[in-house]
Amino acid sequence: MASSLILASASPRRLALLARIGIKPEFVLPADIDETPKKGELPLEYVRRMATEKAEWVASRHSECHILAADTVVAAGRRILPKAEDEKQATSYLKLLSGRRHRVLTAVAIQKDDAPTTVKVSSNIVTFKSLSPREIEDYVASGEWRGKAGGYAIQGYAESFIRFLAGSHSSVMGLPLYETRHLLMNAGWPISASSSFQEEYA
Ligand SMILES: Cc1cn([C@H]2C[C@H](O)[C@@H](COP(=O)(O)OP(=O)(O)OP(=O)(O)O)O2)c(=O)[nH]c1=O
Repeated sequence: MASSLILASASPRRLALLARIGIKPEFVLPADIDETPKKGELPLEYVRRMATEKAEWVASRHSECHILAADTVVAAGRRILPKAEDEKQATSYLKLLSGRRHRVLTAVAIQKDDAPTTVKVSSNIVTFKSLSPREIEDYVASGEWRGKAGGYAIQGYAESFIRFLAGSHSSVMGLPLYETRHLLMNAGWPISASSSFQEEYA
């Protein structure tokens, strides 16, 4: 598997975001790690650790490849909001985020051969409008929150809840393209705008 790129992620969003910059990983191999936060672990420390562990989990099984991994959390103060597991949890996350400012942190990690894993964290500030109970109920019923950190997806209806965003759309969606491009380039992976052009962007 020499000179292959492995995306260590089960997230279809990450694959789609990579395609925007012309990158098609040869393999997609999600890592199977324990994602429980440590007691008192801050959101920033947590995403950094998660992205690193995902990359290293796959790297320990596939040497001689470039491995790319990421992790996204929504942080309400010091509180980490991972993926909502059910409607009740999605509802409580949305109540918490309603009318407030929160952070979305995405860490992206790259591992190559035996070199130390390189990680970059992208931090975004998002402010939601105040959500009425009816808006929350309607959104939860849509199911769009499933599999998304913090119980919402910027790439869907919930973008219309966002009054303010400081950061990058791709980072909130799960893979910061600015940081990812730099990490890949620094690791010697070829990237070019001409290999990414697609009619849909014209
Ligand atoms: C905030 C937000 C998150 N997300 C997604 C990105 C991630 O897929 C997910 C956060 O969970 P992660 O644990 O980062 O990723 P994952 O479990 O989906 O995939 P893997 O661990 O195998 O890489 O939330 C969106 O799609 N849109 C959003 O607006």
